[in-house]
Amino acid sequence: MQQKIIILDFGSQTTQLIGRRVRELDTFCEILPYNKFPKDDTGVIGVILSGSPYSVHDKEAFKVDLSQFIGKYPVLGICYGAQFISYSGGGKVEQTGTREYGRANLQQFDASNPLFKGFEPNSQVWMSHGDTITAIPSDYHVIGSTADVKYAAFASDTNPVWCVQFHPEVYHSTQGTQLLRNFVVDICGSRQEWSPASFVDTTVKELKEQLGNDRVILGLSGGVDSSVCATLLHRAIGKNLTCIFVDHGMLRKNEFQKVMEAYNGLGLNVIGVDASEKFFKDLEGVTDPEKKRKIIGRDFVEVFNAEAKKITDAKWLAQGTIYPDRIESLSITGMTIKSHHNVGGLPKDMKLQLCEPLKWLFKDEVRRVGYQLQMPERLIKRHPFPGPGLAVRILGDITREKVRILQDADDIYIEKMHDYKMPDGTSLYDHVWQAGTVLLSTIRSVGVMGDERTYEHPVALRAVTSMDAMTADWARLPYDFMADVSNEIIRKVKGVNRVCYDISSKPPSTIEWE
Ligand SMILES: Nc1ncnc2c1ncn2[C@@H]1O[C@H](COP(=O)(O)OP(=O)(O)OP(=O)(O)O)[C@@H](O)[C@H]1O
Ligand SMILES: O=c1[nH]c(=O)c2[nH+]cn([C@@H]3O[C@H](COP(=O)(O)O)[C@@H](O)[C@H]3O)c2[nH]1
Ligand SMILES: NC(=O)CC[C@H](N)C(=O)O
Ligand SMILES: [Mg+2]
Repeated sequence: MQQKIIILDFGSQTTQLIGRRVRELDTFCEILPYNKFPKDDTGVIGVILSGSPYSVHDKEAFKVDLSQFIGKYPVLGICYGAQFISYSGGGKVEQTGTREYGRANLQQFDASNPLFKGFEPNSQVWMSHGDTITAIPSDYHVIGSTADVKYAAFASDTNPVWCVQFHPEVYHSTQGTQLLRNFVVDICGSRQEWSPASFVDTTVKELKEQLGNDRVILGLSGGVDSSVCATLLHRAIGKNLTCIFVDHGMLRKNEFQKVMEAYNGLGLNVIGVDASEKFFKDLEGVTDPEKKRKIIGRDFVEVFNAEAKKITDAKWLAQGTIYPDRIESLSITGMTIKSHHNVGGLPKDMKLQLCEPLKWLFKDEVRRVGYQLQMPERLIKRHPFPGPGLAVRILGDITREKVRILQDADDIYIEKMHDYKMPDGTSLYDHVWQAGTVLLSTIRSVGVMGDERTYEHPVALRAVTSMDAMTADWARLPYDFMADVSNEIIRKVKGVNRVCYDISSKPPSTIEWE
């Protein structure tokens, strides 16, 4: 009989990540809505309750009858899951003003508790909560605390129930995987027998069945996701695939030419379309970030549709959409963080059917598939670049001139990042997960250049470390590198007189500014 872990989803951004971590432990898991614990529990070996955007005190908060599983299987409550278990058992959850977002350390923990097997002192954990558990139920005891949160981890005296306020599923909880392994393998007794059949083989087979002899067009961006998607589809349907690369005018400096050249070698059939006129016109005067994203999403599809018409019988639009694009755009609570152009921006009356073979994967999994497909390393290692491009890196309205300024500043930053060599000989670019430049065109500040007053815009540099874009930390770039970039940008890019570095983690900030 197949063993499985049930993950109950209370609407957290990171629920799928919990599933992903469990999968990495070669254990099958099912993610179900919070109120759909299965009647037939054959094979269930443990239950995990996710976080939630709600507070337990909210009228609309998701509530569940814990007696369905507490006392029957080992249970792990994460963040809201922990708050809910505490609250339901007579503990207290309050807004004390000690909100915690980002890094914290487990200053004290019970090293003899099986949940913390192998934990190092002061282990880093990632927090994202506004409510604080100020009292736990009388039949629970505390097993871990941070400087700000006394009940960072607690467990039941009588049942196999563990609760953690932090998020073990995110990459920045450095021993999070260890904690989940302790729970899934040691506590729940997973035999770790489930291993997914090779993603490439299964997907190519499924695509062949799904698409038959239909013709497919694919939005190709030069990015990792769509390139891997194109290579998979090419394997499945060969010449029935036509790739369309749209230049919306807000790509990086010279990117259109460079990407077209890069695909030449791969045997893909790529059509480049210059649609910049249309995008600039439709975005004229638009300042609201969500509006910009929706317009771009719509324009993309209009361009794809127009191209599809030229290709007789194109029935499908393929996209390199991956899991995080969808989590941020849609959620079971109906709250949207930001609409990724390829998800929230798609029009309802779209004629083409969608084909998104990577939609369950995270970025690092996509890269592994890329290596499996033996794609060129330089393509696989490229930093992600958002589909709406520089449009979401210019605060305020978008003009060709602003795009030109940002392209020039960004080009200096990224090229220097390639050139800067780390002590081990690798380039700084490979140590950073994503980097980009933001034009703060709604702001002006005073400067002095050659004894003359300037009154111009600042640019903000962003560079983050991450695994999957779900959480991120700002990269500790070398000072001499930053000094060089700042100098060069201010000297060479007309219209910029100040350079700042963004030192915010995600959460609470996102990677892109819009
Ligand atoms: N300029 C473009 N032309 C055509 N399709 C695009 C373009 N930009 C984005 N897309 C489509 O939107 C999808 C989502 O873009 P996204 O930036 O998330 O992925 P990517 O560009 O493939 O990879 P990466 O995240 O590494 O940049 C792409 O996979 C692609 O299908
Ligand atoms: O194709 C895309 N279309 C979009 O609309 C979009 N918005 C953000 N991103 C990228 O997603 C990752 C997470 O970004 P945020 O932290 O800003 O949400 C980062 O890697 C962002 O660059 C996008 N990619
Ligand atoms: N990430 C979470 O589960 C947060 C739970 C709750 N909304 C809080 O802010 O405390
Ligand atoms: Mg991209």
